[in-house]
Amino acid sequence: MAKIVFEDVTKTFPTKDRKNKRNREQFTALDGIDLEIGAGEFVVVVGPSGCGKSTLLDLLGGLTRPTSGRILLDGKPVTGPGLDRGIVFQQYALLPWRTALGNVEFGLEATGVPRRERTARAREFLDLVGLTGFEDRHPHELSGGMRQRVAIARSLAYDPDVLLMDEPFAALDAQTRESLQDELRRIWQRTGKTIVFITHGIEEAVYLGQKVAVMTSRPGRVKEIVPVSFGARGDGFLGEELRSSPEFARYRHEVWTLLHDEVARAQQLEKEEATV
Ligand SMILES: Nc1ncnc2c1ncn2[C@@H]1O[C@H](COP(=O)(O)OP(=O)(O)OP(=O)(O)O)[C@@H](O)[C@H]1O
Repeated sequence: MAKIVFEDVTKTFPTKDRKNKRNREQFTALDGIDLEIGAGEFVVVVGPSGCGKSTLLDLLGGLTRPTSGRILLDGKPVTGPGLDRGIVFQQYALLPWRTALGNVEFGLEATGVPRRERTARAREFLDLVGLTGFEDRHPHELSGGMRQRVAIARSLAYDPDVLLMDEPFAALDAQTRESLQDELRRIWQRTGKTIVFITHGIEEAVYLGQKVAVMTSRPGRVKEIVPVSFGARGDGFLGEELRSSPEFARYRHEVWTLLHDEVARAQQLEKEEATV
């Protein structure tokens, strides 16, 4: 049984028509999404701006409900947020008055883990993301990359089966982004979490994803799923060696080609709307 199933999921939002509140039209953000994600899979979603990527993740996180269709997690419909899913956003959403350790512990407070165990677990996960020695720093004393590491540690600490990541590295400089990509791959390999990751970056998608789901421009649909595999050298094959390989370039080109038409279509739609 697949871990996550989107069954013909549509999401519409009422459009804002201030003059005539009765005559509100519906705006379709996602239209008939069918998607299956296996346990332990790393799936990256790419698509033009505004195609509904964040909406898809919010639905899976239970932060919003589908207008029609169903989302199943381990065969059961998602009806709201839960500790079985950890969410990491682009902005770190850390508590500024708590230390790195305190922020990771905060994620555990809702789970009923006893205090002493919370501290030990928080230390363990800060270590997993390479932040040993930084436990007592407050967010303002940490770099952007470190803050995002704390956010990842916080989400992992309560041991969710599924990690949902919405452009988590978008605000970071290129080098920090690449080192966090390496760490995330390592964490995924070590923990076996199911990861759904959203990005605008084609290279990031190919580097991280076992599958890259390319979405169409509005309304968002799944256009194609590209399975990514780097063959026998597989998991140990990381960093620059992987990024500069011919296989990597091939996948990059394949995803770029799929996206290219969609981005052009999205830009055309924007132009048409601007002239109305
Ligand atoms: N709560 C809401 N009310 C009305 N419209 C919304 C709401 N949330 C999202 N939308 C619209 O739905 C569409 C999809 O938004 P979403 O944020 O999911 O896209 P996205 O692919 O994540 O975009 P980006 O890549 O720019 O972050 C957009 O046109 C957005 O304006």
